[in-house]
Amino acid sequence: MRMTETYPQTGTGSAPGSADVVLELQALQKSYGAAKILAGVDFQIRRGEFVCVVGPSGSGKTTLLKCMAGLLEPSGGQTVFEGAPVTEPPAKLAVVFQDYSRSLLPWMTVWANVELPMRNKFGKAERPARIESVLEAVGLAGKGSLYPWQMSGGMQQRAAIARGLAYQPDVLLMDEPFAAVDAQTRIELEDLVLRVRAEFDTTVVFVTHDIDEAVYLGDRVIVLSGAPTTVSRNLAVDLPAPRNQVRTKSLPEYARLRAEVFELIQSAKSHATIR
Ligand SMILES: Nc1ncnc2c1ncn2[C@@H]1O[C@H](COP(=O)(O)OP(=O)(O)OP(=O)(O)O)[C@@H](O)[C@H]1O
Repeated sequence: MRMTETYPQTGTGSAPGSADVVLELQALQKSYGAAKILAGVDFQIRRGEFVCVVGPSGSGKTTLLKCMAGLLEPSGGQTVFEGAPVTEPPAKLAVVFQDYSRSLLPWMTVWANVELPMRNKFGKAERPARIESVLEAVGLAGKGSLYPWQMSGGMQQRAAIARGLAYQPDVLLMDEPFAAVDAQTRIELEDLVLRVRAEFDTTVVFVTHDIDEAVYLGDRVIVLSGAPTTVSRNLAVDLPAPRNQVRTKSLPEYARLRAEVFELIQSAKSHATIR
């Protein structure tokens, strides 16, 4: 597994070295009518990074992710993905949403759901091995014939992650993917996503409102201010890899980072425009 790297501890700047920047937000803005939600968000994601974006409720995390994914047109600024401005969903970028019950097609088996987005990218002959390998990676080996409604919430979210991975995206965007599952499943899925990220060498941008989750998972945590939103801090997470739910969370550095993010979110809440 790759080791964590060190980035500037403060500021709204980006990771050093722009050669391997895969995704860049340049003064991204989004308003809904008169309500300015994103007021100029800037950051860069380097290839191979696991970056968590955290911010108070209503700060525009989902809005930000949709703009990054080309699902929503920004009001100003832009997202640049692999050197090109994003104007529609890029083919090499996959999204896993919180609401797995709506993202999986209920009339298709898990196998067919995973295969669906692969059709335009991989020939028929190479799909089965790839599907089997991602189902195994997410703990669903042998479950391909089940329908989503025959599975628990945690299993459905595993299937949604498998679908994102099978497509072999350069970047996987995840929007609060574990918010709807129970605490035990959430812990399992956090570790699963770290494992598959290492196995498939995927760049991950993970949006969450959960401070512990952000610090535990991320190589870097980007903390958003309250709306109108900018980046309030771009924090390196210098915790050893591989992460471990008990050992990592017992480290003084984990507690320090958690406290820092907590303070920033509290401060963002108190300064946010009440809507
Ligand atoms: N399509 C829309 N039209 C109008 N306002 C919207 C729309 N989508 C989101 N908003 C508003 O924009 C703000 C940011 O919403 P968004 O869902 O992006 O925030 P969030 O940080 O993901 O929130 P949460 O953590 O509560 O899920 C909220 O005030 C929301 O009501």
